Amino acid sequence: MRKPIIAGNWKMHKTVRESLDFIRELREIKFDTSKAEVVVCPNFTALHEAGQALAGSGIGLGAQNMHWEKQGAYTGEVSPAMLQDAGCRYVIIGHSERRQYFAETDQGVNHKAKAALQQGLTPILCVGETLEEREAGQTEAVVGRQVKGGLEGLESGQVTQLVIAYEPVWAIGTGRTASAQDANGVCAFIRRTVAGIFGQDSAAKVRIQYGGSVKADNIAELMDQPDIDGALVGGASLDAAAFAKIINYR
Ligand SMILES: O=C(CO)COP(=O)(O)O
Repeated sequence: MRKPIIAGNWKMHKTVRESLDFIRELREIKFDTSKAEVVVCPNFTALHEAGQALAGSGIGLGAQNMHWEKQGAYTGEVSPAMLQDAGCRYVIIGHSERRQYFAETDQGVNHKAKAALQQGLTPILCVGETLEEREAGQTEAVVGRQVKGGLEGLESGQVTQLVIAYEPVWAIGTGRTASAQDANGVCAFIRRTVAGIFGQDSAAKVRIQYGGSVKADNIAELMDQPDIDGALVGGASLDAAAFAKIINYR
């Protein structure tokens, strides 16, 4: 059985104070972390204090990016060990905003996946097509290439440790969600792609999230799909009450 994972990607939002206020509010709301793993991903400057505020809550801490190198002359970068030191257990890699605005490539995402796993962090590897690509019938070609590129050279035991997030770019922050069936279709395709490389057993274990305008009123239908194992939530994860409604979708 795959345990669902619901993660909030705060993107470039919230100061340290605002992050702590959110966590305090979320901790006052009852939710069951035995049904789903819950993760919040603040920005770098808030990570350490957020991690301390989350202690004992059952909610995990994730970062939104990292560099693959251990240390060195990489101005502005943060290493996997630094994230772990700040309290992170998860790290989002290859988000479409990083691919689009910061020229991240599948090869870079692959280096990050390996480095995160080596450090014992759970990578949340994001893939997804643009509207143009979807309309050109390229969804499977694009997503397949991103999955294969991102996972290249991993061992089957490693691939089961990571989470893949399918986030169609046209559904991010637009209020347009993929229909639950459509989203499930691509998640099933991702699982088949993983099976083709790493075998059925690994594919059956890897968790695949959907992301893109997930809200309290569409989460249940998405989670009911057989190949969707959770959600990567942007906008609706910024408000503790709204995020709690998503966690408590049932
Ligand atoms: O990019 C996302 C999560 O990583 C999704 O963002 P929204 O939920 O705001 O569409």
